[in-house]
Amino acid sequence: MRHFDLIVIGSGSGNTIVDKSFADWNVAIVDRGVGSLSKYGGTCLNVGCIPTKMLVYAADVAVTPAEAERLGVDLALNGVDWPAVRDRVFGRTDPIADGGKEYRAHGRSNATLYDGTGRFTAPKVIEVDGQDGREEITAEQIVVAAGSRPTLPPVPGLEDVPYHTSDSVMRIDELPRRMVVLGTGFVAAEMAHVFSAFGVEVTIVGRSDRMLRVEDRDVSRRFTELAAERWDYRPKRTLRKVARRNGEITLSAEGPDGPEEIATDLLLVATGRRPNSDVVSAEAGGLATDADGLIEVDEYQRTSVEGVWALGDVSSPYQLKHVANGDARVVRHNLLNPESLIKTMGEAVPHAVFSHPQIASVGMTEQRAEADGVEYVSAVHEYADVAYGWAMEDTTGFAKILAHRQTRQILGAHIMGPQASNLIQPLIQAMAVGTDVPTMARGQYWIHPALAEVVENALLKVCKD
Ligand SMILES: Cc1cc2nc3c(=O)[nH]c(=O)nc-3n(C[C@H](O)[C@H](O)[C@H](O)COP(=O)(O)OP(=O)(O)OC[C@H]3O[C@@H](n4cnc5c(N)ncnc54)[C@H](O)[C@@H]3O)c2cc1C
Ligand SMILES: NC(=O)c1ccc[n+]([C@@H]2O[C@H](COP(=O)([O-])OP(=O)(O)OC[C@H]3O[C@@H](n4cnc5c(N)ncnc54)[C@H](O)[C@@H]3O)[C@@H](O)[C@H]2O)c1
Repeated sequence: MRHFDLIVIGSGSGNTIVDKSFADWNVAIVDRGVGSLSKYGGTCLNVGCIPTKMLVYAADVAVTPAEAERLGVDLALNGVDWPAVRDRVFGRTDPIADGGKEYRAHGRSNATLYDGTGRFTAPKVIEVDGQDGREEITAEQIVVAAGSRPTLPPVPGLEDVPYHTSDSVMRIDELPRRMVVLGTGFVAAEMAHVFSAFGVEVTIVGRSDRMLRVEDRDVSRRFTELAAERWDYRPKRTLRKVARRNGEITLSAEGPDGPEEIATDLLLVATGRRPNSDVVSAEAGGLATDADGLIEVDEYQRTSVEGVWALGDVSSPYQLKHVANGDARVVRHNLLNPESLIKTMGEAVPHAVFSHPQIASVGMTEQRAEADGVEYVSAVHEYADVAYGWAMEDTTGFAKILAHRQTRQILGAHIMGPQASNLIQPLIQAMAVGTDVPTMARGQYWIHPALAEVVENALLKVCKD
């Protein structure tokens, strides 16, 4: 049995750990790849953040002509060359994935690459099932960075139709005429924007009464209203059956008005992701997992087995790349500095949904503050009420800020509208370093008439409340 100083399972954020600092370590990286082409480098690069955002940017451009009319500018969308759009994206990411794999396999990396699936057979023993057969390996230190995968709802017939998930939909050969998106979360909101902007008729089938339920309720409500204007949005549906008939996919659902059938050309299942703790047989490795299948870790990213660490989607409830990268920085430091361990960063974990409009959020939602009995004040300022919002003729965007009633520390911020993912960053910083609302609002100049004035004005309202 080959013995290593360090084994890393997973080439997403796990891959970033092994750099020159480990030059005198004997390292193994085990990875089975992601997506329909089993690419190296993990979800974000191949089937997640990067390809989706490259498509979203093209989609934002494609909807510009329709939105320019309100500015008195006459533009026309003459068409979308899907193969060109798709190939721009993967022409950028595939070489990075392939180059990363080549470097680990044959380059001057100090690591041995195992191309296959790794599973614990006992604590700190891993069996790799690869193209060259099976091999057991062990190590002093093991990092489980195995990520997550799309889940499928238990709907009769689903396995028998050619459905897509985010793992496959971005590489389709041609755009369908119609698409059903099952689910109303992050993937649904982003993909519905992308494909409808490119001319696909999008129907969204959701089981709850609103889209993006995890967001602050004002954001979720307004986004849902806009979704209903733009897409065939069908909330409160229970999916009973899926079948393939005459070259179409038919969904049988139960809704507020009774049973209905929805025919489509492409079905995108976007109903969440589950951690790959089962794929690595975490239990056989003695690793404690929670009810959602997340590998349990402490604030130093240590699992229940000494010398085994976990990071990213396999152990984090956030399922976000900046969180996986943050965890990886902690694990990397702690492997190299066992005498001075550092902790994972705390509470203010932000996210953005790159739909149309964009959404960005950090900290507490209003419904969470109420449920927790927190004494808070909140204020909303509309894009339409700042000068740059007039310039854009924006009528739907807003910034909402929650602060503690006594201390005026920021508890949460929620922005919906153009550039939301950038506008929120100073609020994330304020929360991280503890700047209170009056200091943030009046302790600096705000560039006039930038869009950031929407944040300034929301802060000023919180000061007055
Ligand atoms: C469509 C989509 C869009 C997203 N957009 C964003 C975004 O805009 N911003 C954001 O912050 N996050 C986004 N995310 C989430 C983000 O991609 C993930 O949180 C992040 O990539 C997780 O990184 P990771 O290192 O934990 O896992 P991964 O990157 O998934 O890496 C895990 C690796 O381990 C491998 N593996 C798993 N099990 C085994 C095994 N047993 N043996 C060997 N190898 C194994 C996998 O094949 C994979 O290569 C998006 C996700 C999706 C699906
Ligand atoms: N911009 C980003 O940061 C970004 C973008 C995409 C994905 N992601 C990450 O990937 C994760 C997965 O995204 P997602 O949209 O698949 O999950 P999600 O958790 O955001 O949404 C899942 C949706 O599926 C629905 N659902 C779940 N089970 C169902 C069932 N049995 N029948 C019908 N509907 C069901 C839920 O009600 C919800 O609407 C996200 O949680 C997020 O962390 C992040």
